[in-house]
Amino acid sequence: MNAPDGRSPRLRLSEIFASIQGESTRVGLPTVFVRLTGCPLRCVWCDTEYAFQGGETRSIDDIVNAVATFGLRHVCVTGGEPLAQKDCPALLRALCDAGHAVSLETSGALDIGAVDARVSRIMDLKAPGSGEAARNRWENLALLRRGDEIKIVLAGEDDYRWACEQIAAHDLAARCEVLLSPVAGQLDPASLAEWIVRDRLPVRFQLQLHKVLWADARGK
Ligand SMILES: C[S@@+](CC[C@H](N)C(=O)[O-])C[C@H]1O[C@@H](n2cnc3c(N)ncnc32)[C@H](O)[C@@H]1O
Ligand SMILES: Nc1nc2[nH]cc(C(=O)O)c2c(=O)[nH]1
Ligand code: SF4
Ligand SMILES: [Mg+2]
Repeated sequence: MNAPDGRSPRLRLSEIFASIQGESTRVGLPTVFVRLTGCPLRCVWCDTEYAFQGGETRSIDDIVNAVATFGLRHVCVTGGEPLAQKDCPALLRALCDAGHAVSLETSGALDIGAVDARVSRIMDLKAPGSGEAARNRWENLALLRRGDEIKIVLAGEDDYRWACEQIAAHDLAARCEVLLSPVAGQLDPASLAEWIVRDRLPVRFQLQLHKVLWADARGK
């Protein structure tokens, strides 16, 4: 497959593996993960720093063929920050064309507008405790559709209060599903669950299921 300028699109790939989807409303579904290399953000609690560099350069056809060998319908493109690579939208389109149900994990710092409408965009809003809240691209909110999801990962009670403010100020729950997740090992999940019920917050509580199953193992 060639880009309009005749270039063969290539991406820097960190890893491809099959696992159980541990995040988003697709949690529990057997899924192929395509993890792209590189990220312009540095969330202080990032659990995937190994994907900031390294990996190998692969064509879109190579990646689609590698995904096909797993024989699974669901594919999740993540990173690193996948949208930091200019050929990511072409990869997402190719995976949809190959018949996959595709989701994208993205930081919310980059424009989500070029992503194929068949893709479910799981978009973080970075809370202050991440150290990267200034990077939130608020214009993205207007682009969200019903099948997309907003995720806010919380390091503590201050982040929870910030999330409540954003949900109210931007009417987030009316736009799409909103997921609140604790930073693993940092915010007690039971506390977050209690706050959500106490405040009747119109969100979905989420824990990273893969960490319950496999702790911090790589490629899981
Ligand atoms: C590793 S990121 C890759 C995609 C993209 N860069 C982003 O931040 O959404 C995938 C998801 O893992 C979440 N995440 C990373 N480290 C985490 C941690 N320590 N605890 C909970 N969630 C975490 C991120 O907030 C994001 O929703
Ligand atoms: N099992 C599993 N599910 C995931 N969902 C999103 C992930 C990510 O790193 O973006 C992830 C991951 O790394 N592993
Ligand atoms: S944007 Fe995503 S990959 Fe980048 S540092 Fe933050 S959590 Fe990690
Ligand atoms: Mg992960």
